[in-house]
Amino acid sequence: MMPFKELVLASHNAGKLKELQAMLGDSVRVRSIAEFSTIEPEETGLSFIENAILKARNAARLSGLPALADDSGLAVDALGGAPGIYSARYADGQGDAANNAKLLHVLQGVPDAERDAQFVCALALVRHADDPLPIICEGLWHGRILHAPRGEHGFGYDPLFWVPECDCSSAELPAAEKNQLSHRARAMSLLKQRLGIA
Ligand SMILES: O=c1nc[nH]c2c1ncn2[C@H]1C[C@H](O)[C@@H](COP(=O)(O)OP(=O)(O)OP(=O)(O)O)O1
Ligand SMILES: [Mg+2]
Repeated sequence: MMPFKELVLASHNAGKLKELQAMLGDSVRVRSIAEFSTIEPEETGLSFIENAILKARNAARLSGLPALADDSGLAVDALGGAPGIYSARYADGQGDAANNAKLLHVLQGVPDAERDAQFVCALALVRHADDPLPIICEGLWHGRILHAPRGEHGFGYDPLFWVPECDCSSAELPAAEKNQLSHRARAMSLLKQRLGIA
């Protein structure tokens, strides 16, 4: 049983929100942080976990509700794990298309065998803004960076992320399939186990 009836999702990313909502199903009533504020907190942490906690605390403070945050990104082996926690800001806040273009540019000439990458997701759940024991769950999804975008689904770096087990990019996967396999799906599955709603 979910330990509470209502929960605020701390994300301002529409793609992420849709996936998180689909994964939570009707286990809990989901509210959006947009109901309470349009100001995004500064992500000052040095890890996905710190940023997830920071976003969850901020949302709990603004809403007075338990809050779930997701901090995620793409870690490319050939780039020493970049863009990592800076994935959303990779092209200085110019958005997904610019981030993808920059990634393709910096990987120009890098052969397939050196284009391994993983999507990383950290979920943080706080029961209230000052919760001394946030629940943290992580998920990874291994893939490879393509040489050109493919597919129309998903968001962010999905068109550049080749998923070997599906033989397609993550933007070519229907939402329901991505939501079974992704870094976010793995983290959410662990969270549900922790909460006893699996
Ligand atoms: O499944 C994914 N498919 C494609 N791209 C993804 C995925 N998951 C994370 N990403 C990319 C998008 C963004 O460039 C960064 C997340 O940055 P991150 O700060 O966690 O989210 P955000 O600023 O978009 O929204 P918010 O902080 O309000 O939740 O990683
Ligand atoms: Mg963010």
